[in-house]
Amino acid sequence: MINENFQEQNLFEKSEVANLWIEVILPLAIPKTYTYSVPSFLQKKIKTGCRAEVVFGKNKKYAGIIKSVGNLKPAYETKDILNIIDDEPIVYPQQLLLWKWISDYYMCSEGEVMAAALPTHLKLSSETILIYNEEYGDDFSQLDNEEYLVAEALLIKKELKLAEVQLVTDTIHVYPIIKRLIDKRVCFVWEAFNEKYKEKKENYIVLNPDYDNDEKLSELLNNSKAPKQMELLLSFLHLIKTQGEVSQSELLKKSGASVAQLKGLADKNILLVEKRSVDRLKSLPKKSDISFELNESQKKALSEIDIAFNTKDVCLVHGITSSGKTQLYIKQIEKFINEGKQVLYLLPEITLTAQIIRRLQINFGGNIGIYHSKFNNNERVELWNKIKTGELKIILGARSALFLPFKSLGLIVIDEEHDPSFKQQEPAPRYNARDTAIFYASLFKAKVLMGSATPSVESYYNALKNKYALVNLDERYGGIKLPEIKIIDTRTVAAAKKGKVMISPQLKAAIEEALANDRQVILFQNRRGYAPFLICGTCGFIPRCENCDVTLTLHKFSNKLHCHYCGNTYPKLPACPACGSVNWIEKNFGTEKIEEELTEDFPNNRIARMDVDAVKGKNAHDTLIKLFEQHRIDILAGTQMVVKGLDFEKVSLVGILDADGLLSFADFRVNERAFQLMEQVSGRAGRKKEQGLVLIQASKINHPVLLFLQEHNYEKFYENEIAMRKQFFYPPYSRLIKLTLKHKLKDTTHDAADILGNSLKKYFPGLVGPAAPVINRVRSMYLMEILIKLSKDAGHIQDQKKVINNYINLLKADKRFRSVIIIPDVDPV
Ligand SMILES: Nc1ncnc2c1ncn2[C@@H]1O[C@H](COP(=O)(O)OP(=O)(O)OP(=O)(O)O)[C@@H](O)[C@H]1O
Ligand SMILES: [Zn+2]
Repeated sequence: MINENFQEQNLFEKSEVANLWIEVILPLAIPKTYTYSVPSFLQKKIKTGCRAEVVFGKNKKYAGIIKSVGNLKPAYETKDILNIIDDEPIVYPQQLLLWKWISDYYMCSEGEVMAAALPTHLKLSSETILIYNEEYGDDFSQLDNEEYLVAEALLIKKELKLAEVQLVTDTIHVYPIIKRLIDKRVCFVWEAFNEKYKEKKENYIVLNPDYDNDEKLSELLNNSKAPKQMELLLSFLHLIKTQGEVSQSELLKKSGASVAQLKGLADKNILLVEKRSVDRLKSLPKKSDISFELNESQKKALSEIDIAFNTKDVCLVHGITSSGKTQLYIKQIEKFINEGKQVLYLLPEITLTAQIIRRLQINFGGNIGIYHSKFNNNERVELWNKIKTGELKIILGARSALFLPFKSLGLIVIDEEHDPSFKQQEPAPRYNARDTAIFYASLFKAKVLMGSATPSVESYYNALKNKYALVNLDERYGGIKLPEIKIIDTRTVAAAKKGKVMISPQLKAAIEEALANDRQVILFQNRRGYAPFLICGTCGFIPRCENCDVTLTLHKFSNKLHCHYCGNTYPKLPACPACGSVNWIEKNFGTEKIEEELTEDFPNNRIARMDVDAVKGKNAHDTLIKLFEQHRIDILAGTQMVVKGLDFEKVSLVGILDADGLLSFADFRVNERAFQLMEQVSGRAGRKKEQGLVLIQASKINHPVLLFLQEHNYEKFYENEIAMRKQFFYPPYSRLIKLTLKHKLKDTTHDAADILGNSLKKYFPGLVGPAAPVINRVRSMYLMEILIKLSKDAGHIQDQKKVINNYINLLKADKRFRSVIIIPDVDPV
């Protein structure tokens, strides 16, 4: 410590004489970092990882991150920084290394990574809008003079651009003032994409910590003269144990107690009532309770993981559905926590996984934090800081949680590692959180534990090649057999019924039987809306989007035609605009139509639909899951959303309505995706008590994927798939870089793609394209694609990316192509 300080001192003393320059990352899509000089009065405050206030361009200001500090005078003129915003770095050196790695690997700028990585509150620019926090009130006695001036202006105007704040104070160094005001919660930064900030409060009940031990509790329960209150207390204890948290309304409803009885317990200070914002991080007690036991095969798997971690950094758990992978992760996490390490638990889509959150909260209580794009800014910064100090031990989050400044990361768990939503599509950085996690972990010498019932072909390949350790768990918890899978040949049904089969008689009978046995049913169809397209029965006209090259989907709830690519809606056409006849034929079916037919066929049952249209609100998805869990819904029909890692007790039947649709995508991963989706959704059936049944409706009944599914044979699927990948030189045998070109004019797009394609072909003979993708126009932009397959052992991957970038720059130097958007996507999924 002393030594370090001494060196720092030295550097600064010298720099009083010479000068000091810093390299700054700005949260912009500019290809490089910028160097600024540091005026002497700021030199003592310079630390990498702190934010500096700088002018960029003519007069725009930004808070940039200091990437490095140096004494060498650059050859060009530099501007002075205006100020240093932070006393302590807001990111650690590991973050800066991570940003750099992502920017190199995924061909984007460090600024783009920074923009994705930092919570909005930590990003400031002249364009930033500050919103006054009404909850702060107007007592400004805690503010200094400068803060007061800004706060008062905000109180009056309610919102101000940072550039306007500048006018209020006479100092040019306004960013540090803003930082203090945000820290003091006088204002917050507006985030355009978030719903307007409105805090919803609810009463939550917690046990007074004084009673949080068995002795005290039993003394209380045995000696109380208020039996009704004690009943209520018992209900509470039961709920808190099973759910991890209890709201007042829920407690009263479930216990049947009155408000007065609850008040009685509160007056005696046994239960405490807390007003909590519903969206806030749950303030659960920081207490872990991992009292469950693993069964024999889980124990074996756990010790295999331990052994694997002695020699390997990454371990893949291939465990069939409902084998208890989550329980295994929990035990593994516990070990790392006990060693004082932090753990990151990555999930594909956090909004879809309220169930997992609840399960982990039961075990880890308040030791677990949830990083969620839907939480408001204050909470995200709060969490950011708690991770940075090491106060929070476990973080559960989707891919962006990777950007949190961990202090002592020991383990990253990647649940459902095969899931394509680990890859960010739009905007840059187009990173795959699974692969990035492996790099990030290496910076801490941390371990990575990834698991799936249907591992990605890449990960399984790496495991078989001994790059990762492989641990198998091939038995369902409780010894239940995997569901039986039967294929229903829709061709025979169609011949009898005419038209596309939605719910075949066989499926209908199976649903009836399941319902008669007091069981629940899940139906899966990968299309939302009512009818995916309409066709005029007289002339064949098909309504299409004006901006995109796609057919429009009819939605009943809006009674409109929707484009699923740009979101545009159109009124339903009464007559065909081409021939004038009124003879629309609805082609194919989406979840809305299924729901409608189910309601007709099963009028006495409770039916719900789960797709993005049905679960728009913040908690709608969670509510639906809870209702289904409590068996207040009998049949759940939905899209992919019903697939993701859900654990229900009473589902005995799963129906996959249109396997052909899944098996006919024009993509080399089509079989992998189809197998994963169908095996995963099948896995929701028969998880507790008895074996389940899965019915798959298909016309290509001999498709190999269906045969592998029937045997639940991942290995066979993999062997078949890997042979094809090898033959056609696809990943994992090659590495792909996809270049997408976009422009409003078709000719410009095509010409640009031809020129770029021709020049790249010299370097990359295996190049595919340029070609128009299946959907070749989206949001009024024409699209062309070039696919580059790189050999993995080439070893010069960074050089090859440079070649690609050079040619892109060369093309953009031509005036005609300046406005063509070119998007490199490394390892596209
Ligand atoms: N050791 C255990 N003790 C108690 N319950 C367990 C244990 N192992 C698994 N379970 C229960 O079995 C069910 C299935 O486990 P879990 O959801 O962890 O499986 P999974 O392997 O993650 O499945 P999927 O891949 O389908 O998500 C859960 O309800 C879980 O609580
Ligand atoms: Zn459109």
